[in-house]
Amino acid sequence: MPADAIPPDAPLIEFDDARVLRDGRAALDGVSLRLPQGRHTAILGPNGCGKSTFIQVMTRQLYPLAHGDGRAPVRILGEARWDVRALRSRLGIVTGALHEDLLSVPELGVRDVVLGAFDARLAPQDDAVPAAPDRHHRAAAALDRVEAGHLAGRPYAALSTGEARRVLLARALVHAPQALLLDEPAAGLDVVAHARMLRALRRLAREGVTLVLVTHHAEELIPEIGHVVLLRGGRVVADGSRGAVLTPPLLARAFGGPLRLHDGPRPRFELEEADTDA
Ligand SMILES: Nc1ncnc2c1ncn2[C@@H]1O[C@H](COP(=O)(O)OP(=O)(O)OP(=O)(O)O)[C@@H](O)[C@H]1O
Repeated sequence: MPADAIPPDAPLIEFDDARVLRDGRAALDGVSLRLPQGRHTAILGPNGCGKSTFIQVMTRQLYPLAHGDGRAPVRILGEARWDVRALRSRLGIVTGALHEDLLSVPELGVRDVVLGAFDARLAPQDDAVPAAPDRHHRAAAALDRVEAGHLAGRPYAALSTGEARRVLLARALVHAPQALLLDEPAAGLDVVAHARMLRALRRLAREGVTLVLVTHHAEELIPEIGHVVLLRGGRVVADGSRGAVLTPPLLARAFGGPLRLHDGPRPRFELEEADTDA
């Protein structure tokens, strides 16, 4: 679908009683939510709550069960049916699974990782046909935007975790997508790379790229995220403003333990002492 055909008020993501089975068990179980364009949201919950399943539904790797009455269980930017390529140019995706897929392509260079996004492939489709100069300019600009321009000539597999994560972000941005879908974007990064990634996300959020961040890490709840959906066991526990959702009772329901969020510039969870080994 061309960008100008998407109504500006179409919700970015709509789940209507969506149920997704994995090995016969519900990984998402009657999820209804509506995330508008322009609102930065975190989908937060403990291990196994369905966060990765949510992402895989968004990237069309998993499909929800159809409703008997024909209504769509999932709509993205107002549309129930998407060509995967067209969808990938509207949503920038940063996931560990994509990183693993890129590592599986031998000798893949950073520039090609970014250029591959234009064909919705891991690398540009045909080595014999050089990418259009415009694509090279856009790839270079996307790398610069995340402080990764100097990495363009390196093999992707030789990058540090922090460098590779920034390259993934550049790949996600190269299409000027409506939104970024990020799965634990700062997980596994050292203290400097972690701070740099969060800084990049804050900047992008302020520049108007809608962020949908799937995580269980409190630090990733950057101040620009004003809306939180809490998941547990494939169900929505709470869906509302940051202040209304990140309360000890709702966090306890989602995470199954006495948890408190110390919110602020560097949010962190604290588990009440009775539940720690200390
Ligand atoms: N490949 C799979 N095959 C079968 N069941 C799966 C598979 N992947 C996940 N599940 C199940 O689906 C449910 C949701 O898992 P999912 O990976 O979406 O959760 P998550 O919130 O992303 O967890 P984590 O934080 O540990 O990554 C869990 O019960 C999990 O055991």
